[in-house]
Parts: sequence; structure tokens; C-alpha cells
Amino acid sequence: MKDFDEALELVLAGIEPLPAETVALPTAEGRVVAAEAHAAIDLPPFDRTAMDGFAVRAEDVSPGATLRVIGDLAAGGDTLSIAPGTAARISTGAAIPEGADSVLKVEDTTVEGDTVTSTASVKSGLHIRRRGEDVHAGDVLAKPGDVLTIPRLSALASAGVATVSVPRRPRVSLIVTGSELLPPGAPPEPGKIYESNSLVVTALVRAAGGEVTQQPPIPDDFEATKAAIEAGLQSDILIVSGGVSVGPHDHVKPAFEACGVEEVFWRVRIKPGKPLWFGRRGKTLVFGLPGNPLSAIVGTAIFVIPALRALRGEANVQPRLVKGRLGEPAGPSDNRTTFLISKLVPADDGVLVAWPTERQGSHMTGALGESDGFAIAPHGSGSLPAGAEVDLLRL
Ligand SMILES: Nc1nc2c(c(=O)[nH]1)N[C@H]1C(S)=C(S)[C@@H](COP(=O)(O)OP(=O)(O)OC[C@H]3O[C@@H](n4cnc5c(N)ncnc54)[C@H](O)[C@@H]3O)O[C@H]1N2
Ligand code: MOO
Repeated sequence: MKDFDEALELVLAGIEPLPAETVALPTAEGRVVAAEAHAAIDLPPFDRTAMDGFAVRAEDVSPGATLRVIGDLAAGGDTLSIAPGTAARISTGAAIPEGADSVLKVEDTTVEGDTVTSTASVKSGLHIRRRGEDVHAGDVLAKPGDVLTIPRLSALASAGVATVSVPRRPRVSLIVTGSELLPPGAPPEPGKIYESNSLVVTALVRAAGGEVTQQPPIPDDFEATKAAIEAGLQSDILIVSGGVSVGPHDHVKPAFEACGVEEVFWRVRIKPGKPLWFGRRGKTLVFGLPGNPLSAIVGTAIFVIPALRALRGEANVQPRLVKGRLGEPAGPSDNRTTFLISKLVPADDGVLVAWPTERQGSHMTGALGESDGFAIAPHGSGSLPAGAEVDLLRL
């Protein structure tokens, strides 16, 4: 049985970002940059006014000074030249005209006919946004591995970048197995359960930037399982839920083998999720998730999503854990790193405090529904006291 860290290293070993494609900026949110993106222009691209008012020469302006207004400069409009004793009306965003070195804001003026009288003085440079004070043409605005967040997209769009190179989206194929599975909306039947893994795994994968194709649920039958796996192996990641344990109706491992998927490991020292299986065929990463709903969620969050992030080209692929502390004593009930279903409540100091729910178990979707995620008690830690620092997996 592998420890979690070692298992994750084995999953991530050798994963390369997928081949890049070029996408238009408005469709690139959340994607990862494959090649450096550079500013096409300076930002601001030219000296421009931050205020509505009058473009002036600072030396001409003092309280009571009157200037002749020689034009009206709109953002994006024509420009002109300011000679001594003159001013031009100017709107926020317009280019500073030649000869002017500052802007007298409209609140500090009185206007009469084609003259403006100042009620204040101005310093040279007042209310001018200088060319290049933010970004210079050629600056690197995004580098390989950077996620195209909304702030980054704002910078790229302003700097004249229209398209970006990004690894293509990972294609994830999902198969749920189990003769007991009922689809949502079906009438209850004896011995059957409502299927929840596909919904949850799909949501986690989509949130991390993967494209999911789901096959219809597969009964516990070797040939059906094998055929579904063969079809799913066309994807970048194949996820099979259920049937990876040791029961007589657990056909997934033999079906992987029959399809030529090479096992990298089976079983990880985690609870829930111990019988998690991982292997590869060619470049396809193959995960056998234990069928219990919480095992499938944990396995997806801590193994599948990091692999997906690596395929997407992200620089930081580790599971997104946050530091927190236990609100009450808790710990692993055996020698596995244990994911305790927990309410996560911020304390006065802002740190999230984990309150494990009374019901714990890999089938406890009701308890999960009341929670915000998991507190992680490492194997070998024994019972941890209230206040112990723990990693948290928020959902
Ligand atoms: N003798 C042993 N039995 C089991 C062991 C073991 O070490 N020795 N491990 C247990 C652990 S831990 C887990 S986890 C499960 C994993 O079993 P499988 O991956 O084979 O999963 P199934 O048996 O197919 O399902 C387990 C459980 O989850 C329910 N299930 C399955 N699919 C779904 C779904 N899509 N949505 C909701 N619920 C699902 C299924 O009905 C079962 O109740 O094995 C233990 N056994
Ligand atoms: O390890 Mo299993 O995933 O507890 O139920």
C-alpha cells in the first residue's frame, strides 16, 4: 500500500502539458498559458488625462488667471497645440495635447464664453497618466504555467493581446460501474441505490478545467466493463468508479489488464479511498476510483485533479489544501491518513476551524451534505488534540 505523497508523485511523474492551441482572449478565462504573452503597446499608450477639465500649461495657471479656450478634446478625437495663454477643454481619457503639461479639473474653473478662469493653481504633471507608467511594450504579461485569471486577462486585453497559446483542454472520460445503480428520477427499487458519483466527479473535473464525456452506467459484467474502458481510453484521463475492490463482481482491475492498461499502484494509505487504482496506457492516465461516494470524491480531489492540472499546464498542481485547526480532538481510526467530514468555520483570527461531523464513513453523503469538506488527520498521528494544526480540503 502506498502513502499518499508517494502515490501522488507516481501519478504526476512524467505528465507533460497537452499540445497547445491558440484561443481568442474572450474564451480563455481559466485556461493556462503555454507560451509567453507580451504587451503589444505601452500602458498607458500615450499621456492622457485622468480628469475632465482643461489641458493647460501649469505656469499659466494661478487663482484668478484667465485663459482662452481654443478647442474641445474628446477621448479618441483629434488633438491640437496649446500655446501660452490658451487652454483646451479635455475629457477623461483624451490624449494630452502638445504644449500642455497638466490638467485643471473642471471643478476648479469658471467658464465664460470662450474663456476659462482658474480658481486654483496646478503643478506640472497634475492629473496626467503617463505613457508606459504601468506597462512597457514587450513586457511579459503571462508566462507558461500562469492561469488566465480575470486580473491577467484585463492586463492582456488592455495591452493589445488578442489571442493566447494554451494547452488544449484535457478530455476526461467517466464510467460508473455497478448493477445496483439507479439514475436520478428512476423509481426506487429493492437493492438499488441512486447513483451520485458521476455528478460529483463531473463537477469537480469541470471546475478544474476538464471536459467530461460520460458513458451510460455499466453493470457489473466483465465484457461490458472492458468494452466501456476500451472506448474511454481514447481520452487523456479515464476515470472508472466502483468495482476496484476484491469482490467477485469487481471486474474493473481485470478489465484494465485485458485492455493493456499498466498498473502503477493499487491501494493508498488513505481513508476513505484505500482501494484507489492508478495506471497508464500510452499517454492516457487511468484511475479506478473506489465506488463509495466519499472515496470517489477524495480520490478525484487529491489524485485526478492534480493530474488534470498538470495536463492543463498549470505550474502548481498540488491539491489545494488550506491550513486550519481542529475544533475538537479527532484522529485517524486506523493507520490511514483520514479525511474527516467537517464543518469548516472561520475563527476570530480568520483561521478555519474544522468541526468533524458525528457521522463519519465513506457512504455518509448525508453528513457530507452538512459539511464544507474534510480535515486531514495524517496516518500515524494518533488522536490529535483540539487546536491541532491540520490541512483542510474544502469542497
Ligand atoms: N474484503 C474487502 N472488502 C472491501 C475492502 C477491502 O479492503 N476488503 N475495501 C472496502 C473499501 S475501503 C471500499 S472504498 C470499497 C470499494 O469498493 P469498489 O470500488 O469495488 O466499489 P463498489 O463495491 O462498486 O462500491 C462500493 C460502494 O459504493 C456504492 N457505489 C458504487 N458506485 C456508486 C455510485 N456511482 N454512486 C453512489 N454509490 C456508488 C456501492 O453501491 C457500494 O455500496 O470496497 C470495500 N470492500
Ligand atoms: O477506504 Mo473505503 O474508501 O473507506 O470506504
